Amino acid sequence: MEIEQITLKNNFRATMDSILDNIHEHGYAVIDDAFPEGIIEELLNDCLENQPEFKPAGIGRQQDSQLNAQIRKDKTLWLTGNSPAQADFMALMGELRLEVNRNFFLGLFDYECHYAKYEIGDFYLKHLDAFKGKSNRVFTTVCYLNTPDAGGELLIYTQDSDDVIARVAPKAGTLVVFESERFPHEVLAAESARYSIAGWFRMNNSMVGTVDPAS
Ligand SMILES: O=C(O)CCC(=O)C(=O)O
Ligand SMILES: [Fe+2]
Repeated sequence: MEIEQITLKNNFRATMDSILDNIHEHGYAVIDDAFPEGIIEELLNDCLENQPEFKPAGIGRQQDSQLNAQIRKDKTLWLTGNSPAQADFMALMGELRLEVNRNFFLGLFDYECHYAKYEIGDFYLKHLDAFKGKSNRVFTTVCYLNTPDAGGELLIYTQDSDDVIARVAPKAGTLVVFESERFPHEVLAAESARYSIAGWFRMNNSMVGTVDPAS
């Protein structure tokens, strides 16, 4: 491995430890300044450069894109890892995937992620990213690339009630991770452009179960 890659991953160590602790205790984690220096700026530039390619969310991956447009208004672009910024980000998430597997005895095999852009008024109504037994998404990650002045908060709800357990004002460099089947969440209407990367760690359907902490 190149020195740069090792340094990058070492600088992510504290973030990974904090994610593991918080997932273990609460099932979710909200970490400020989660990434090594410079990466978020590079990702935002990469995201802005690729804006012409963004498509209304869900098209091509969801069955009913019309219904989809009523529940979410963001535009997205899947990351491929074909720019240095994307490759760095995916390398860090790959490392996190291995750590989560080691700690919770899981077989997460993949990480997929997309850029998301919420323009003024765009939102994503309360939803779950995965349904028990129906999806192979186990953990959701959201990484914010800019800091809007107001609006676009992420609300995370308790499993069985309408109580908000976390209200996250998007901030460049903040990383949110939560169990995809467990936490309904929503994005309030953006009041200025809001850029992020939403991603999912996945497991084979046959293996999907509850998280089994190491201790
Ligand atoms: O951007 C966020 O804060 C959450 C996005 C989300 O819930 C999703 O893309 O499924
Ligand atoms: Fe979501």
